[in-house]
Amino acid sequence: MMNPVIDVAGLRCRYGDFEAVRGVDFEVAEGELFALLGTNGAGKTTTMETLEGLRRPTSGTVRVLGADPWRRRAELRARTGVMLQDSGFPADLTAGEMVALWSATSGRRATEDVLERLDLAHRRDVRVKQLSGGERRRLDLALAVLGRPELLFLDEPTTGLDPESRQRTWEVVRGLLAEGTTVVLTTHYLEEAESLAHRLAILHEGVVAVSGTVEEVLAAQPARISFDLPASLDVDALPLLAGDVVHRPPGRVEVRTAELQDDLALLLAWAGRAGLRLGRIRAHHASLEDVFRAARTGVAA
Ligand SMILES: Nc1ncnc2c1ncn2[C@@H]1O[C@H](COP(=O)(O)OP(=O)(O)OP(=O)(O)O)[C@@H](O)[C@H]1O
Repeated sequence: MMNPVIDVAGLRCRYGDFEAVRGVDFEVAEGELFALLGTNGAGKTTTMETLEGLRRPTSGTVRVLGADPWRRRAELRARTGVMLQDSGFPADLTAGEMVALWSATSGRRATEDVLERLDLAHRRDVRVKQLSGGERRRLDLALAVLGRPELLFLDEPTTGLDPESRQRTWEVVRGLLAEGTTVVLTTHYLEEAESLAHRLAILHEGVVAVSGTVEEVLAAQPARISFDLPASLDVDALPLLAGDVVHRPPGRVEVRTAELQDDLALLLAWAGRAGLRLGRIRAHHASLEDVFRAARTGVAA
């Protein structure tokens, strides 16, 4: 990758005797959204904190916008926006006062009304403690995007949000990507990563278990066809398929295949010729959920 915005090589982070991050490598290109996924305790936050300059790696190298984030934190702060999992705002300030305070201290001057952008303009004079949980998350995001940073770190930006607020957050993130912002996202919502990310890495117990573009990681997992086998038939009666056939008694059949279209066509033609109805038939490509499960178990899910 030419001039990555983020370059992580051999990153290791230790808490006392416990090594939480055990040799992680990845790069993030300019203008892309990179999702860092993994189960609880996989090492996502620890990795994010080293990128944000909040934690010094035990070993390995981390470059953010060409600089060492631990040594150059002040300088990078003016160019990066951070939305932490828990921001801990002063509860007595209003949303508008928070924006003013942040403009003064972050080194990033407001170039637009961020409260307007995050649909919070009508809440400008409301104290932080009186905002709803979802509004507080939006205020977090407003402060992170203040002054249009080149790079944005979003640590679980939509946790606890209702579906509508989540959608609105996604629209804001898509808008920022369209303007050329580079984004690093952690999330437990796999559909969020699937819908927003260009590339991703799944961490498992401190190492990268899977990485690549969303298309690549999805294509590496088999697609599935499932249906109810008519009671009069045995699985041996099925036509020869490219995929593996798994019988789930009493009468459910699952086919895991790299040739979804061909196997589906064979099955439908066979059923058509025999005059059979395949009940509750479903055919779908692998989801990020399948990839995630495979990454955790180390085998195809
Ligand atoms: N300050 C600390 N001292 C000791 N161990 C820690 C500390 N912070 C994190 N850990 C441990 O390091 C591992 C990685 O934690 P980390 O918070 O990076 O994981 P995560 O992937 O962000 O998890 P989550 O999804 O729950 O936020 C965990 O086992 C955690 O218990």
